[in-house]
Amino acid sequence: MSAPLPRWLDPLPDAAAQRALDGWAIEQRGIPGIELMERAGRGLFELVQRRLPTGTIAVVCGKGNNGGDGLVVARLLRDAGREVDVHLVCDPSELRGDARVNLERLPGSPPRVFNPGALFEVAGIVDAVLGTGAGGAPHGLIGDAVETIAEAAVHGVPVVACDVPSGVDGSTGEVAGAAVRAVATATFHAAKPGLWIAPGKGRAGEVAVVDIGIPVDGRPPETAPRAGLIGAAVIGELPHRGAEATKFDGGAVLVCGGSTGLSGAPSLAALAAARAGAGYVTALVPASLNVVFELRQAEVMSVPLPEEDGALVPAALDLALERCARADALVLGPGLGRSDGAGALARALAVEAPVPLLLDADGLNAHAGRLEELAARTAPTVLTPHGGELARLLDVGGDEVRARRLSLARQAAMRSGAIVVLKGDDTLVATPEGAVGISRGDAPALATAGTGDVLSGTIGALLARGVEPFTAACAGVELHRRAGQLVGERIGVEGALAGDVADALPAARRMAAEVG
Ligand SMILES: NC(=O)C1=CN([C@@H]2O[C@H](COP(=O)(O)OP(=O)(O)OC[C@H]3O[C@@H](n4cnc5c(N)ncnc54)[C@H](O)[C@@H]3O)[C@@H](O)[C@H]2O)[C@H](O)CC1
Ligand SMILES: [K+]
Repeated sequence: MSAPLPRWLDPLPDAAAQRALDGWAIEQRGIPGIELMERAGRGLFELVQRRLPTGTIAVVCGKGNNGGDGLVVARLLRDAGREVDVHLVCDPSELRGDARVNLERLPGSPPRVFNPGALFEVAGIVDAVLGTGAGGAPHGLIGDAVETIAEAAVHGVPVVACDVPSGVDGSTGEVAGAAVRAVATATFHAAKPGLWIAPGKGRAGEVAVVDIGIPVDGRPPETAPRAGLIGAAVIGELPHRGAEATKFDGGAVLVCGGSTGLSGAPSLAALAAARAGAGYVTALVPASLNVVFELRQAEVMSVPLPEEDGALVPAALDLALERCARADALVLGPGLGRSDGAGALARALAVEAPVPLLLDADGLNAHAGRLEELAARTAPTVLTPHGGELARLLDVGGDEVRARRLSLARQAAMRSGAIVVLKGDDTLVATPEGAVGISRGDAPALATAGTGDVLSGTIGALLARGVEPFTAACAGVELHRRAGQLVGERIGVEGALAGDVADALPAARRMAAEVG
């Protein structure tokens, strides 16, 4: 059984964990399933009343307990005097258990057989077709219903989803076929990973978590979630400077990279490392570019390394390793370029560097299709690919990474033995054991060149302070996100620069520590 998630992650149970939890609550804690369904339906009712306050509502019910929740909300809406059309996507006789009971409890006109055309004439739709019991692309009549609801949404009919937008895999965010895009989703007991991971995240709208009263204490291990939302609490895990601190307590970070035309990337990583609390930062760069660093950043030292045509070469290895021996972490890759020489150096340095390593950008591209080579490392290792870089590492297509973010991030972590940070609005931080931290995102100011380098420097600084790699990666992602939000608030989202984000790191950290 895998280790429990750290307390600073807000648990996101997947379908299996949620089902185990329901079963435990019903069988071990004696909470009747019908009562859980009633509480779920009431929470959904409140969200519908808030988001679809007027007009006729079409409630579309599937054949499982998601449909059962739909029958509860239809009853509560009718009891509240609302006009409600109930559509059933199966024969009533197919309903079982609690869903069946709620069919019998429905006041007013019985459900009609699913009528697609009617969905375009109502003020709003409740999507209670598929929930955590769904598997694969919606098919058959259920598939038709999901497609029609999706189409009605495209034509402007707002949809509120029950537990999960139908067609979205609640455990992964994957969308295998037709899928609903909701304005809001009421999800029961806790949010599901698929509501925070693309493409599912983009289809959930506002996520309202409905507490259905499942007890916290005494839960069996099989109900333990493997994924969680990263919160401000992770900042509380970070060491902070005491009054007697010296620069040596802050940790020494090396940033190795840069090539002709790409000297900004290592500069931004170096600036971010300093802004994230590193005691001192040294850039290891091609000799011909060293003057750039001498002039650009007073706070950052630099070491000119052997090069060819403005790119690093394998001959730089010994000097770089000698520097590693006096440092606490190495950030490798920003602006390194794609020359064979620089790639060969990156692979050798990555394997031989005895310090915690942050591998990014062309340092990752140098390991395209050679991920397993990194498993030889014994010191902590964090990889920070965006979708394109992960596709190259795993030798799969970019579309596949976009479609299967969670499973491919986990696969890369397992194969490399490293922490993998798959960047995006829904940044995922995966461990080789399968635990995953998910960023809340919502920091559009970060959508500008160089912010990836800022993230590299940030995590590098936390590794240099001896922070455990999963914690360092999650805390770095959260600090980076909050700095991006702060810059967006201060100067605006459009036109925010990567350097602004780096400069906002100290304030973001202070503010997060206050709320964490
Ligand atoms: N604690 C809670 O969170 C509670 C949740 N509840 C609700 O129950 C559903 C899960 O219900 P379940 O019966 O397990 O499954 P679904 O309703 O999601 O699916 C049912 C049904 O659909 C068919 N089906 C599955 N996949 C497909 C497909 N790809 N295409 C077509 N048809 C498909 C299959 O026959 C399934 O049986 C949860 O989401 C909550 O909404 C409880 O109400 C209260 C406690
Ligand atoms: K649903």
